[in-house]
Amino acid sequence: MMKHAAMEIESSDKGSLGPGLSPLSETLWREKTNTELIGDVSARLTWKDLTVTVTLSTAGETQNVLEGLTGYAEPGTFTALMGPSGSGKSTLLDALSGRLAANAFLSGTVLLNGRKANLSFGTAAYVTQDDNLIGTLTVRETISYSAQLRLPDKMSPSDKEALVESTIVAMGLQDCADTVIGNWHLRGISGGEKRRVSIALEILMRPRLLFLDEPTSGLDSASAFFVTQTLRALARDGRTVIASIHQPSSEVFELFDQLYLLSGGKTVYFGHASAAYEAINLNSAAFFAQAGFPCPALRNPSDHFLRCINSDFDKVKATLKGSMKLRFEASDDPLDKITTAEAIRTLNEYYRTSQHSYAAIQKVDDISKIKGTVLDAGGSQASFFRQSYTLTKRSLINMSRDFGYYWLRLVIYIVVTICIGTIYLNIGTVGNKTQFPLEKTPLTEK
Ligand SMILES: Nc1ncnc2c1ncn2[C@@H]1O[C@H](COP(=O)(O)OP(=O)(O)OP(=O)(O)O)[C@@H](O)[C@H]1O
Repeated sequence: MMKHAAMEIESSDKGSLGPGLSPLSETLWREKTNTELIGDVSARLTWKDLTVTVTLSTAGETQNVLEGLTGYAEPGTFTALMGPSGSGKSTLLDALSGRLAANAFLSGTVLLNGRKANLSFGTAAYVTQDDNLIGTLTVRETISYSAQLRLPDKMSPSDKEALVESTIVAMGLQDCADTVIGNWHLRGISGGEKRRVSIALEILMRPRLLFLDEPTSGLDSASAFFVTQTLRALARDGRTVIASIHQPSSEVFELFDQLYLLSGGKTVYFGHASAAYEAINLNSAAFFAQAGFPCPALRNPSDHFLRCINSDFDKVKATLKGSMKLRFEASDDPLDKITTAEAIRTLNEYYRTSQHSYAAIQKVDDISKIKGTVLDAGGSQASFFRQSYTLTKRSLINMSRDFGYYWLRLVIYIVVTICIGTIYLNIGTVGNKTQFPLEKTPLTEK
């Protein structure tokens, strides 16, 4: 079984359906598409002049959350969306993955493999910030039940098992595969491992495009590095990976291929992550240095970018100035001479006319011309009976293992039953016994 799993990892990129598909994934897609050869299934995503407007009240007040964004994500690359809180990272992910709220309206063009596509389950996977996992199940059981619920009935049990094992290996979860996830009374796997289980559940269906909202939030630096490294490995396997990341360490930042930097819903920078702070060849210069905000030698690049574009720093400075807690000393830092709002305006303007912006527009036009296959798994492929059986089994196992859910409830029900049952204990069979208190009332005595 493990041999089969390892084979899948090793043989990726050699599948006959196109680059990045292993024999097992191929079986999965062939079941769905029922075609002999469906060509290149890599996901090339482009967005042009993307604007998202939200309606704020019933009076029809509107606000632009994103304004005129243009960019692309290619197979084999890991694109990081960065920006201060409220800059529009999650909204951009939602807009690209077709999950915008009902009060949000999108204008502009989003193309997948050169076509307007409804990005549904299977084509693209979306990993949210929260890990919705069942605490009493082990990692292997969690992934296995998910496989039973979603994979086609026609797929043999050994193939399903191999797919589960290969997913465990791909996410580096072998060491904790038989450990429970954990809950309030059950010590389980770590936060980083939980995040990797959530990603494992999404890559089970072998999506070609993976969106992740803050996959490293709440993790310590080592766990964040491990999760990001795993995402990079998934990208290197031919997938297109786009993730919003809040405040990466310098080690994590080095793992990004492309960086999309947002502030107030506008693009501050889009291009090679390293080109933002260093010259990547003799003909180029670091973007931030050219724009007048060079990254100091000992500063983490991502901290520097966020320092430049987070307008909350203006409020902090004003508050500290007002309370006389800040002594301003002479410094060479250009950010001390202007407000962050001015720095953001300068960077927005500089990016708009930079070679990075022109290169991105050119690349979007080039990529949009490549017409690839859009794979659409269209939801679970398991039959109704298979799903019912799996859900019932999973629920029974969860109840029997969950002390709070099952055993504590059972004890409470028994206690309540005894309490209600003993109200009538030894009451006898004489009817007037129940009228005893009435006999003692003054009215009755008269
Ligand atoms: N559907 C909506 N209705 C009203 N306002 C919205 C909606 N979606 C987003 N916004 C607003 O748009 C702005 C950007 O939100 P978004 O969640 O995309 O930011 P973010 O960069 O992901 O922030 P964080 O890092 O804190 O998650 C916020 O001010 C938010 O309140």
